[in-house]
Amino acid sequence: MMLSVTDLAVSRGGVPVLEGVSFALAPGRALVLRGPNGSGKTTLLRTIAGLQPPYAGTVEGAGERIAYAAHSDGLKAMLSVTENLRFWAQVFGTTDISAALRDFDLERLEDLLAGNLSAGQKRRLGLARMMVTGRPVWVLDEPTVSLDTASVALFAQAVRRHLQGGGSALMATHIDLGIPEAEVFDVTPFKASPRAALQDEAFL
Ligand SMILES: Nc1ncnc2c1ncn2[C@@H]1O[C@H](COP(=O)(O)OP(=O)(O)OP(=O)(O)O)[C@@H](O)[C@H]1O
Repeated sequence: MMLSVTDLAVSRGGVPVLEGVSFALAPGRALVLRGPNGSGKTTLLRTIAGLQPPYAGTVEGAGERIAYAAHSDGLKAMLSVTENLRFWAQVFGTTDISAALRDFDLERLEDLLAGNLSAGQKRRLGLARMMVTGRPVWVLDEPTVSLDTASVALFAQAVRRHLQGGGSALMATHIDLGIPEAEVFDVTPFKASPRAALQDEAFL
């Protein structure tokens, strides 16, 4: 199993947001998180990516195997497209950025400063970084924000190639990505009950 989440509870500001979440992600599989605004998808992804501790339960197989892309693109504005990707390749100990440039249609933009890219182009560059990490588990929060239809299709293709290569992907998104092999996980039934929070407070 690539990633396995067992009876996980996640919190924001010490308050549980979701509880009792369990799922497993096998190599070659994708899981799409669904749920209304504020339901806790981002909190769940951040916890799985190790950016915050679980409130309860366990996450196995994550850590160094995860490449995480958050809402913000986190690009270096004063570096070019190529320099941004090279920088990330260096951080993750890889070298090849050509596939990432090609698959996200960034070749024409290679020498532009990241700060001068349009919102959708920045997003493509942010997602292209996933490819240069060489990491098997992609965790993506709203990956398609700012992307036009053609770019969503490029992204979906890149994810499918990643799956075909034995990788896996966990994504929160409100739109249909056009990835037929993706399974859907609705977080709505796992909303933490307010009572659980009150009970826990008695032990603080
Ligand atoms: N300090 C806090 N205390 C309690 N609740 C908080 C605190 N900070 C944030 N929250 C709540 O935690 C919930 C989880 O938010 P999260 O960003 O994980 O949702 P989401 O499903 O990703 O939403 P969206 O679809 O809008 O991106 C929200 O309802 C938010 O209002």
